[in-house]
Amino acid sequence: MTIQFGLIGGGVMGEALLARIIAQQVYPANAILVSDPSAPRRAYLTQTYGVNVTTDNQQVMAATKAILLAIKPQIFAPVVAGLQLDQPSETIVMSILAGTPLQQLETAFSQQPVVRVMPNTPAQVGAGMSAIAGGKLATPAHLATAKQILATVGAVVEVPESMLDAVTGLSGSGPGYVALIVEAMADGGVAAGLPRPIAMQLAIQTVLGTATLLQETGMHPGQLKDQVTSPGGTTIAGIAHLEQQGMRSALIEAVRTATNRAKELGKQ
Ligand SMILES: NC(=O)C1=CN([C@@H]2O[C@H](COP(=O)(O)OP(=O)(O)OC[C@H]3O[C@@H](n4cnc5c(N)ncnc54)[C@H](OP(=O)(O)O)[C@@H]3O)[C@@H](O)[C@H]2O)C=CC1
Ligand SMILES: O=C(O)[C@@H]1CCC=N1
Repeated sequence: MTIQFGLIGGGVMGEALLARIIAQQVYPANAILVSDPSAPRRAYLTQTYGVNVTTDNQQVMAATKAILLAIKPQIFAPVVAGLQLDQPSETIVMSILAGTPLQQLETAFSQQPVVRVMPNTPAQVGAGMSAIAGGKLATPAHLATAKQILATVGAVVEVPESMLDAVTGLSGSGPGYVALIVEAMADGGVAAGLPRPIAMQLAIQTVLGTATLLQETGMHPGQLKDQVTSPGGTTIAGIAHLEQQGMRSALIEAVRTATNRAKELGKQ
């Protein structure tokens, strides 16, 4: 069968997209070619999803609809060297590399429409958040195809490319921050005497429920906080401690620092 969709780098994020593209029948498994240097990884991907596998990135460039670049940004230059097509092609190149700017992508894939994307790990369960920015050759139709692919793993928003490093610092890296918060809240529960499994269930469901409440009602987080804080009660005592410890500014600086790191990665 003709290869329609190609994946270069079958790691965590590549697999997340692959799994849902197949499950949602955007492209059939036998029309997908994945390239990865690891033999066990290739065996796992082909056995789990029924996709074609290779070690040759050049083969993936023959895909007719879209190619997803999902390698680490640190190896961008050596991996894309030699992948340039010698004539114009309508096959979209979607890159999820943190920091790597459209300008570098468009130099490497000058014959093709390029879309820079920043997804996040909840993509694995279809609850991801992706932001996209199209390059010079990306038409509204190309962007629509990219959105259709990314919609399989969650919500999609289009932004100017200048915002993508900040997106990386916020929603790209954000699952790491939230995981840390969940783990620390569960640790607090254990410190206060709860069994670990119950503490973990409470922490996860509290984060999930709070996010769902904010999303479904459109309520401002400050209003939700006010609803929870009874005068002289427990929540304001906890919040006073968080404020004293600088949790708010720690999170603000985490997003800023991660954004700056994305910019550094793009300069390599
Ligand atoms: N993880 C995340 O939360 C997010 C990651 N990203 C971006 O996604 C990209 C991938 O990240 P992630 O999936 O976490 O990383 P992984 O390391 O899990 O995946 C990268 C994959 O690429 C493979 N690879 C290495 N060299 C080559 C090569 N020459 N040709 C083809 N494949 C190769 C790796 O194999 P091997 O391991 O054997 O080297 C690995 O399987 C990064 O650019 C990152 O910035 C974006 C948003 C979120
Ligand atoms: O940590 C990283 O560099 C990648 C990009 C966003 C999330 N993970």
